[in-house]
Amino acid sequence: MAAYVNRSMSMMAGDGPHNVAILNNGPVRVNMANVDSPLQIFVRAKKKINDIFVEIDDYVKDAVSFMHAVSGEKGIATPQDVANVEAYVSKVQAIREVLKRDHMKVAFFGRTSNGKSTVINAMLHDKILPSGIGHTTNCFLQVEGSDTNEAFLRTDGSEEKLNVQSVSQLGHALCASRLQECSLVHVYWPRELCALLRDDVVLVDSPGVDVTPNLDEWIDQYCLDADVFVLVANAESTLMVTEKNFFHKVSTKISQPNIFILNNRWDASASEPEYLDQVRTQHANRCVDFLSRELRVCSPKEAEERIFFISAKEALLTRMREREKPVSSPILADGHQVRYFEFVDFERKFEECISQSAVRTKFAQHSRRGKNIAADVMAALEQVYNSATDRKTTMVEKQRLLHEQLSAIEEQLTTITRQMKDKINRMVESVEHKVSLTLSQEIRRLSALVDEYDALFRPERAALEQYKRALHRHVEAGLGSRLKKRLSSDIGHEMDEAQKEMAERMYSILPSHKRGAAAAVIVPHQQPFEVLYRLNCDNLCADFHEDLSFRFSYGITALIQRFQGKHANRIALKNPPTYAQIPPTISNSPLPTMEVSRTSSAIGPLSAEDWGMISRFALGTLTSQGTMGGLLLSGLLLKTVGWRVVAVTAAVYGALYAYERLTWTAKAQERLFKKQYVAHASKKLRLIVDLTSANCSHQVQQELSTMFARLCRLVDEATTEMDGELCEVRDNIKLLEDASAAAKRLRNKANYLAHELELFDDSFLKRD
Ligand SMILES: Nc1nc2c(ncn2[C@@H]2O[C@H](COP(=O)(O)OP(=O)(O)OP(=O)(O)O)[C@@H](O)[C@H]2O)c(=O)[nH]1
Repeated sequence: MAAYVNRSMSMMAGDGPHNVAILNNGPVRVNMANVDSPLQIFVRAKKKINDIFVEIDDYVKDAVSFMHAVSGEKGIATPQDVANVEAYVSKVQAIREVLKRDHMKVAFFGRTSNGKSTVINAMLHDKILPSGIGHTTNCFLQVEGSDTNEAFLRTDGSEEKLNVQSVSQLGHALCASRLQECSLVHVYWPRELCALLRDDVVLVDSPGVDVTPNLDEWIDQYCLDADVFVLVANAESTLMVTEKNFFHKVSTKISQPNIFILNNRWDASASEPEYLDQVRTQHANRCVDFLSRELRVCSPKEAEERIFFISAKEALLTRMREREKPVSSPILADGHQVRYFEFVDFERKFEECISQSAVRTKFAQHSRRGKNIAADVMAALEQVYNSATDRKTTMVEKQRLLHEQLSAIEEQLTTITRQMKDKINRMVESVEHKVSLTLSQEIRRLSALVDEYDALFRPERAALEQYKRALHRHVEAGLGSRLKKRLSSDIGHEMDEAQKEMAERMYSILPSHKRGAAAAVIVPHQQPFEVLYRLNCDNLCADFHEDLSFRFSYGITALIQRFQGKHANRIALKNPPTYAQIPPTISNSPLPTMEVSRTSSAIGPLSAEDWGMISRFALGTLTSQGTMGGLLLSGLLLKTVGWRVVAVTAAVYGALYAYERLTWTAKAQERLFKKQYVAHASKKLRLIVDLTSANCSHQVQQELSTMFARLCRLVDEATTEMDGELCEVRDNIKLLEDASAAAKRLRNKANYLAHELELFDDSFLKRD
């Protein structure tokens, strides 16, 4: 008892902000300005968790966008991963919808006429719900804040707005238009007119628990989500079994319900002051016993804090006066202020309790679900992050290998190119030497080749020209076939070997998967290598003019020439060689003209001009002084050896002449012709030895260089392809880096959200 009195007295003294507000007597908005209301805990918690869920919503949507971005062709996230994360969008949306509707709900129960509606009206500072003697409230009436700040009604399941005055008919048991007792009417009241409504408190009035047998149905329909139950008892009597039964049922369906007991109509005690304390103690003990021992919903000490002795009628009257509203019975009984302050004390305790309870029961599960969603999405992102990181590691390794391969190819290509260049140069020199040697040897056996030619020889000019042309073809064909036979297989073999080595060396530097393709591109030679050259005897021997006139072997000119030992120069006397007459044997000769000129001028120790001079001098000497000299010589011989010897010698000389003259047949002329031809052709062929060998070596060089160029092109194609691959790998790495960075960022945001929810728990759920 002393505790209750002290509590009331301290309230009277204006202890606490709530009191101050009421004593200041502001007409309507006194409580509205009370920012320290315990209800603000719920309001702040709701705002906070709502803000967190806005962030969670954005986060999940960002995660879905990200998952879409890294799925599909990129293949970092699977379609299943995307679907898993996507499912959270609707889940978060659903939680946000529930959050919007989350409120603090208090349900008032008690026997008929105990004053439930009057208590609610007093709490709302206005006479909103119907009240009166007898059975008044016929159905459940839920008072909640109106979002549009207008007052109206709505029956459950209907969208129609009804006039708020009609609550007197719909909810009144005595009206013909009343609803069924299990029906629910929503009464929307402007939030700005009441702090409770503004702070999301919903108050539910009920018919008396003594007028219906359907208590279970009531509980199932309207009580399961209630944060606080208020049992409005009649202080003029005592707690009844019907009331107790109802709360027994409640406590079986709801774990640890928050129950307040208001001993209403305490104003009646003013008329019997002598038993006031005893009655109060009796009621209080019974209530404490009921809550702590019977229902076991709280300890006896806690129960003491939840039992109040009030007069709802007086509280409503006081508040109506404050708002300058007309009241029916303006006279208040003694001690009304104490009872009023106890009512205010009840409101304070109720607000604390409902706020904490609603925060715990409603937001704890949201917070838990928020953490689960953040953790699940984070796990999905972690998976994507790991996948991106693993793939990046693989790609970086691939990039390293490609780099190494490219560098190795470049290095080896440089080495091989140098070696192949040396090899080609060596081969070119070798071929040049071989061709030169072989051609020289073949020139030496040219007379045999010419001798093999056995066409009919006739000294007439026309026949002789025809014979000469045919002999050209014979020499061309014979020399050509022999050179081909001797050179082609030999050089061809060397070429094949060189090309094979070249190909093998180049294949070895190609990546293994490119070798097959390279092998298909470079087909080995089907035909053996052939030295290509064209021997044109028509050009080569264009300046050949045979000399088939009869010459006695022992004639003076012949003897002089024999003495000089320069028989071969007889033709040269008539046709000294000129540089211009050296025909090109291969049209695309790589040798410069000067080279040829230099080669062709090196005929012998004396020049052609020198030889002409000497010959002319000798003949001149013999012909101009012949008569005189012959006479002198004849006289000298006759005197020295005698006329017999001279006669015999002359006879022999004449016989020799006659013999040679007689044997000067077509055959002899053919022999002479061939001899002159061989001498001329040999000399001309010798002039083109260097040119021909240079051409052949050039052919070899071209063949090998072309082959090498093709191989280089293959390597180049392979490296270009590898460069492209490298670029692709680099792009991939960049993409994977971006993906893993984004996954990491989102993953960190999940941590941030989980941390925010932890802070929320610390601030609102773990409060004592
Ligand atoms: N003297 C006195 N009368 C009260 C008090 N509270 C309510 N009454 C009156 O009791 C009667 C019934 O009040 P209601 O608020 O309608 O009671 P109720 O519990 O809602 O009744 P039902 O709606 O029928 O269940 C009304 O005439 C009120 O004026 C109070 O504290 N003191």
